Amino acid sequence: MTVTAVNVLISLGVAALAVAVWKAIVMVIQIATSPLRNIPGPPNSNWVYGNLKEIFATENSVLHEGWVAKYGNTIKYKGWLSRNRLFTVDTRALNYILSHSNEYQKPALARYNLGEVLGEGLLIVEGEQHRQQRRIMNPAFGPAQIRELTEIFVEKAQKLCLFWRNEISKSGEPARIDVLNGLSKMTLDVIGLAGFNYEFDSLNIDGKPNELNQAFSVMFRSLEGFAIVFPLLKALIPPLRLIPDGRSRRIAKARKVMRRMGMELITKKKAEILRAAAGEKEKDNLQSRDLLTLLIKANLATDLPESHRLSDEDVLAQVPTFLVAGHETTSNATAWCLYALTQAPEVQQKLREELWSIPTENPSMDELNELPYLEAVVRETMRVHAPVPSTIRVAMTDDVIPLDTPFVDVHGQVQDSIRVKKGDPIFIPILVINRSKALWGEDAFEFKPERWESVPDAVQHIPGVWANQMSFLGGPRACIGYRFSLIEMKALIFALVRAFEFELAVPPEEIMKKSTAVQRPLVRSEMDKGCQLPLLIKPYHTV
Ligand code: HEM
Repeated sequence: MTVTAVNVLISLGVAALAVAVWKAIVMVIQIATSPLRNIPGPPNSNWVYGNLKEIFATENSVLHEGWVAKYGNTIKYKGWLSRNRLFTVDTRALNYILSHSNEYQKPALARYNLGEVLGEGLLIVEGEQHRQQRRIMNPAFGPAQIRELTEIFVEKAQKLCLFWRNEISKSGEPARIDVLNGLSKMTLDVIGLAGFNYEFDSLNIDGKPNELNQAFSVMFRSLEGFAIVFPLLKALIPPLRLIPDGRSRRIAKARKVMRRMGMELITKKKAEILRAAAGEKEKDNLQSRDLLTLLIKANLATDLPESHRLSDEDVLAQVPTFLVAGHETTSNATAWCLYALTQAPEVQQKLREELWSIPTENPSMDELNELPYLEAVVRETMRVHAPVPSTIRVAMTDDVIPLDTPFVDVHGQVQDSIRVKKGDPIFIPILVINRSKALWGEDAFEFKPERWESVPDAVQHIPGVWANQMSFLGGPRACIGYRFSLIEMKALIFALVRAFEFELAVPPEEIMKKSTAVQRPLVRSEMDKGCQLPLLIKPYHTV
């Protein structure tokens, strides 16, 4: 090693140490002075992990629900390095936090981790950059655009039916099939085509994974590996980011492939759009309907002020953003729907009868939306099995959060609002609110599509962009893709429940939920196989 390299390493080490000491001091001051310390909550379990280890070990937010029962609606618990975290189920407070998205942003740590993989896409940018991106992207996700994409959803749902029929023909009926695998392939194919007119073709029975598919697999896996110590240290202590490790090398390689192909797509689309604008007629095929084309078109609009335009870099960052945000969320949601239907055979049959009541295999968006029981089943699945069970925010300034229900602090004083200090983390309890007995009634934990015939008044106060629930969140950072995913799910359930009968292939107590960012199914006695949902599937024969 040369003297220069040694010097560089020493400087890096000193810088890293200085940042680590500085961060530690800031954190100790934060813990000692944050008003959150006066809020009641469970005892700390571990100095390093706080209460996080027990949270990760619990399914379905049961631990959080127990805390609410014991300590009340507004509590604090401990996060990394025993830092206080606010947790409230007060709907007025949650509404306030979500609607003040500038004052309550995503934590820098989560943004760094996601940003390393995705670039500056809509999921991670904040402030003016977010408003600018969202303004350009909103129209591409509107009802009229989703109507156009329904054909892709239906076609790919039918392809999944073929894929499973092929497996049944090989192993006999009923066949044991991991439905998560096929659903994940289907939603990847859909987001490829509907997102940017790219054919992953992962549902092709003989197909090999293509180059972009492989690059994305690396990216998805690296997002899951966040708990590994060195990447975590790198996220916390910026000078360490200069030291490459296996994960960052893999990500850099995958990003290179994605960048090259993404830029090719963008350049091609820009040229198509400009040619069309110059009067050369483009064929009206699916190419012009995908989200990326719509986004580029909106971005090239002549009446758009220059300051509102996105750079090519920003447009490029939306490609992996759509994939990460829209692929596994929808496939897991649909897997949980099939699981719920296996546990309620009468609901499965009633749904199947409704789906067979319309005389077409290729329903339009409006036809799908006109099926009331399908709507109720989708709502109930999203409520009970919210694929994203929680998220997190950080207070960007000192603030006072209004409350519906006052709480009693650790000094016995009644408080009718929550004081927070800049830097305080806040847990956003999506699943806890979706399953709250106080809001939904005593049967809140049960899967009952019929409840949607008349919901309690209390749920009107839940701050959600859709169906009185928080599954797609609410406020300016609510999921931009919720209409997309709901019609995709409906198209899937329509095709699958008409074509097959589903039963769980293992006893129900074997199925557990693994919660990383997305809640996925696992089989307790087959953890080595990773996430899966094995169902027994046989073709449904109409009489
Ligand atoms: C069942 C399926 C889905 C669920 C449960 C879901 C849920 C969510 C949630 C909870 C958020 C907020 C995350 C946070 O701020 O912490 C979000 C944001 C987002 N979702 Fe979805 N999503 C789904 C499908 C989709 C699809 C299909 C797309 C795109 C095609 C998509 C694109 C996005 C984007 C871009 C954001 C960031 C929005 C912003 O910050 O302005 N999602 N989603």
